[in-house]
Amino acid sequence: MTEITKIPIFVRDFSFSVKTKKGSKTILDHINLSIPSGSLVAIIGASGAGKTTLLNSIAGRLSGKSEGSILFGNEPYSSNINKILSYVTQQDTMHTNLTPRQILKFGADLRLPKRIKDEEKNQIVGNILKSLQIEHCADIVVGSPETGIKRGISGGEMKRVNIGMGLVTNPSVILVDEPTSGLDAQTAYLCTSILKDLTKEGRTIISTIHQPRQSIFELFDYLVLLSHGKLVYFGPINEIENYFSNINFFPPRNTNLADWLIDLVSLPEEELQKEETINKLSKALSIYQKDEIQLDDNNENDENKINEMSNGKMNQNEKQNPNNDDDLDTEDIPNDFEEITVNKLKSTDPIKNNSNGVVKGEVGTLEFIKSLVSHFNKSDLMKAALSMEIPKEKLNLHLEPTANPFKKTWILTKRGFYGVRNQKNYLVQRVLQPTLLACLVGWIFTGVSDKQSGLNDRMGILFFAIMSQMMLSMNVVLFELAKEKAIFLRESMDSAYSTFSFFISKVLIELPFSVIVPTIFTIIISAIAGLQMNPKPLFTLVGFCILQSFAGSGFGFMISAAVRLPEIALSIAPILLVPMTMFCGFMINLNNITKALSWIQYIDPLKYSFLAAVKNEYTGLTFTCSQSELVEGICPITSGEQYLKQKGYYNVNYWENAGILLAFVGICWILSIYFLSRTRKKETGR
Ligand SMILES: Nc1ncnc2c1ncn2[C@@H]1O[C@H](COP(=O)(O)OP(=O)(O)OP(=O)(O)O)[C@@H](O)[C@H]1O
Repeated sequence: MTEITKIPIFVRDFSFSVKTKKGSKTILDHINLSIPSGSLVAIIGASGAGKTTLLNSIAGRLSGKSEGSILFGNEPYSSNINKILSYVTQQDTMHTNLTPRQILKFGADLRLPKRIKDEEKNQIVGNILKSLQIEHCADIVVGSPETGIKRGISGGEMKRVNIGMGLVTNPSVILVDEPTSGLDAQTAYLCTSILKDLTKEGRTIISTIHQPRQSIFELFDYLVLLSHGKLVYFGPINEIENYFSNINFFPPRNTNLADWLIDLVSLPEEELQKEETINKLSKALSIYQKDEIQLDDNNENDENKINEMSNGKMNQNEKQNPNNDDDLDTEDIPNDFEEITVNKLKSTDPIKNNSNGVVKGEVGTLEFIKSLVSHFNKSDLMKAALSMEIPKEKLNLHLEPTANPFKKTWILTKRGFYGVRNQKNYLVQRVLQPTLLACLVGWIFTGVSDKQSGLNDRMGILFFAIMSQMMLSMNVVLFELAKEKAIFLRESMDSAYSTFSFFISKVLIELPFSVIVPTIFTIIISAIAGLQMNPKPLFTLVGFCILQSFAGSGFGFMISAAVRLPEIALSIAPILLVPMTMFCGFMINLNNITKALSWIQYIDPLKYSFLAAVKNEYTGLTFTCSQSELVEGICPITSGEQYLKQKGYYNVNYWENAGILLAFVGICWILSIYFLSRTRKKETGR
């Protein structure tokens, strides 16, 4: 493997905001960090402080308005930087039907340079398993009760597999979101000490962390303390006590430092609402007076203006044209704005606390946080961070090409087959379920009659056979694709493969089932029910059932790719299937459908396979009459052809119908790729 490129990270005056319904919300506010290579950095803060947003900003995973810069060495984020950077998500998104070794090996196959031989990849995977201390469970299927696979490894082991997935490319920078969440203290310590070990070779690791124990906290080299998107502290862990005691904040003895810090900089909900009100008022004031009024100025005029405005004394012109600021909705300003704001305007007198006047305001107020931030900005620690020199020379990233798209498609397909192979019950379920269904239905129709009374029964069996193929394949892919979308998006973040490779692999994994299941089903149902068993009609029917199975899976892929949530896909698909059954020619004769709706039959895939199956079955059959079925001594229908003509289905062309079905499948595939690419772009920007 190539050597680790040592990459320091510089965040300079970085702010990030998003548009909300009520205007713009600043999530990160002028953040400055200088992180030396080879260090382990903790980002802490209360919930909503902006930890994940900061991590995502460094990872280049945000879409919103940002200012300032984030540099890796002297380079901004780029697709090349993305290749030496690894992001370990909080959710353990992985193939739960694979073993940890298989997960890491396929990850290596997809991401490592193509020149690296299989043997070396196995060695790399072995080393990762060893360093993460999960060798003992390397060959046990991960499992997940939600998907019906028995849980094979523990939550802590799963977390380490998740970290391992980020290590296969030997990244120089690792960003980890909450590596210890949901773990017991010992496992959390183990995971963090593994991260610490990884920095020893020069990797830069930044991790958000939630309520770390003191022993875990001490493993970190640097701390980033955020409050409400603002930087309250950035510096070495061992400088924290010194810094805070210099401003008269002394952590109690034997206290958990991280908890103490978070408590110190937490803001109650009312304070946040107060800031929101002040922001709204600030906008309102800017309507009233073109020159922006500084809220922090203790200005009597401002106060009068606020009072005037609250009393509705806006001049007419301003009333007519209140939208100088697009985002402002004056109705949003609560009635008590006056009180809050006037108090704010008056509050320039620092409310002293135990900080001997260095830090203003009472703990738990915005003023206090702002004062802490402003104090930190003037501190020696910040000066030291800002004076850290940004290297002049370009990074030497050792980038090499990975496998080509065809190879990646094959790797993904192989990964899918390994997953199927690991799930014995899945295989049984996919083959056994349709087999039993075919036996049951065949049994109901046993020995279908060639009398007049049996004329329609064959139609019923054929409708059921075709419909089952559509349903069975559609339901499976709806569930499978929905399940795998999260993994697809995670791997898209790393640009591990293209959407096309991913989709084609899904089609290839489904291919054997789309052939084997309809074949077994059709042969069983034909044999038991007594449909034509000569090779030509039998295999023509099998052929159309296979095509219908492809149409069902194509349709399922398309729906699943188009909607965001699996639950929606699973509920939409059956609803769309109902009209398909109505327009296929079984429930109502196609010639009798009302004109306004008649066009639907032309886009209904069920129609093409059903009509072809009907023509195939009835052609060459002879029908007889029982005594009671004779009409004036004549048997009305004596041949299948006669029946087909009576129904208007005699002129069906097999090749034409097969061609239309294939076109339907092709359109579904193209739309699926389009929808997946759109989701990928939207969710990952890649
Ligand atoms: N795209 C967005 N649109 C609107 N608000 C957002 C967006 N992303 C983040 N936020 C808000 O920004 C704030 C910071 O979010 P972030 O997820 O970074 O917090 P956090 O510190 O990681 O919180 P937690 O510990 O709860 O995960 C939150 O109030 C969140 O609601």
